[in-house]
Amino acid sequence: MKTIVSYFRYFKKELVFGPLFKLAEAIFELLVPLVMAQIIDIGMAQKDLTYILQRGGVIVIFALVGIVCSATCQYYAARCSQGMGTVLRKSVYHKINQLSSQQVSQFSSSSLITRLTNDVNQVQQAVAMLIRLAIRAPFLVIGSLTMAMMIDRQLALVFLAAILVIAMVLGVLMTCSSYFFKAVQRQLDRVSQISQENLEGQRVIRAFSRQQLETERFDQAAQASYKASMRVGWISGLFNPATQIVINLGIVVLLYCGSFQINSGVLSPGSLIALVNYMTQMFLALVVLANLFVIFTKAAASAGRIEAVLKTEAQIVGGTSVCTPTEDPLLELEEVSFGYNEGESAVEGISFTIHTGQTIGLIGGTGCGKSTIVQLLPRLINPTSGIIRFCGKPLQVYSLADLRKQIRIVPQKAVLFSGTIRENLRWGNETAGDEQLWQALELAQAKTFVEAMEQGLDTMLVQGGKNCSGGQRQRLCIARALVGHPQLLVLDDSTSALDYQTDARLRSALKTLSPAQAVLIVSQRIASIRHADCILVMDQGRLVGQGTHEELLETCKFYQEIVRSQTREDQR
Ligand SMILES: Nc1ncnc2c1ncn2[C@@H]1O[C@H](COP(=O)(O)OP(=O)(O)OP(=O)(O)O)[C@@H](O)[C@H]1O
Repeated sequence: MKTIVSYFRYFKKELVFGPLFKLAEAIFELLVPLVMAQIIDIGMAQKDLTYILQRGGVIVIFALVGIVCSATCQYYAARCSQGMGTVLRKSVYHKINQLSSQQVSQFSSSSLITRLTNDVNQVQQAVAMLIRLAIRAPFLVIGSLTMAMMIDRQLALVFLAAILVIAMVLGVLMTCSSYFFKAVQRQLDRVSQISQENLEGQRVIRAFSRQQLETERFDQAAQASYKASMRVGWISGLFNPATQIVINLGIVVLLYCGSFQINSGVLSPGSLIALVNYMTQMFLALVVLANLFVIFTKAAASAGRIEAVLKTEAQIVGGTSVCTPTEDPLLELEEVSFGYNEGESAVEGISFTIHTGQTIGLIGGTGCGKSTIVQLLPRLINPTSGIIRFCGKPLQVYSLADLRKQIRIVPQKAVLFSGTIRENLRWGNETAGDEQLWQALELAQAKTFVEAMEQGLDTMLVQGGKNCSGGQRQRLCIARALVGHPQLLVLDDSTSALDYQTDARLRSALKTLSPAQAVLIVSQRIASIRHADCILVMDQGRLVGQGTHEELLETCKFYQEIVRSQTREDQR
């Protein structure tokens, strides 16, 4: 909770003035029964209409001042809770963006969405309640008890007994419900995970006619979430009737004992009515307090989940240097290994060098570690051992932004964002003019189809660029990477949806890049990499061959096998 509580420092004014105004309102509320007792005992007993009207006027003034105080408190509560929600959301979002893909997978993206939305909302609601009621409710309970003691000490014992019994009931219910609140949040994560999978995989679900099964899967998760919420609801719901029974019993005892006091002349009828009023006020305050406990228990569970994200140390932290061209090789990998899970390695002992002006091919069977190597280059993940140098220096010395600007990867899955084509392309370089964008599109073999679009660069892409074909999306992604003129362009199987001719034209276009640049083409197709200056061959996480196409045909059995299998396929 420490981290979240520290965010209160931004809202000191709201946290002081909000409760103060609510306290003022509560003080006026506590004074009303006293004035009522005076109206009964003096005004009505002496049939003094002027006195009754005067005291009535005082009650109206108390009410008006109370309304103003309450509205002011509401204003501060809204400012603080909404502000807190915004600051928390920003911080969590910022932190998520610093986490490595491995850390994001550990939380799961659906759980992170629930933490950003539902969990922050719970905390936000608790903050509003903290300002509005957390001081007012206990104050009213203590105030009612004090006022009752001032009127009649013996009868005040009934108040004390009611408070003790209610506190015990509250303690038991709170202990039970805090466990179940955590279960509710976990079930919510599951529901959002299934929803996310369903929305992203709509086409696949339809193609495999799994709508019915997926609906059932969702229903099961929703049902589990419903049951968990109901369990919590039952426990929380028990509190109000339990409090009501205790308080009503208290009022009965109060009236019973009070009647003896009135008969013996120790207590006036007005004072007994004031005591009943205080008992009712205390009851309402206790109900509020109980609801507050429910809200705070929920919020504590949510706050814990938010803190878990905020406290996660980013695995990948950049340096401060910028990449400047040197005489050294552009990229050097020395005995690099990486494992997603402890004790396992996805790639092992990888060493190779890329010089400026070169086109390097990387080929290997599925799951052999190609994409892992690609992710290591712009530091989306860190090697478990070995060293990677860019322009002669270890990657760690460079600022992440600059490193990723100089090593642009085009991932396997073509990801575009809602917005115009121009906006998407400018991710590569925010200041790029239209001329630069068209040049990049031309190189990426995307110029013709963008020109054919009625709006050209202003064409709107929907979420994920789903209004373009797979091949068009891939070419737009390549153009986006080219816009910033990176020193190293990495295409991770990102031409798989292109036909052979377009793929060939793209490769020839990439040969025209500046001699200060280099290209790493990762592919499963021999045709895509056979003309590269050097081809790296991978098998089961290891580099098993390195050389030109002709050299590898002579020296690398695994490469020969790939060539043979693809030639057979082409002939079929
Ligand atoms: N996020 C991950 N968590 C755990 N293991 C992973 C993860 N990503 C990949 N792996 C494992 O690491 C190994 C290498 O995967 P990688 O994606 O690098 O292979 P690849 O050669 O790019 O495969 P493909 O050509 O099929 O894309 C595989 O055994 C894979 O199961």
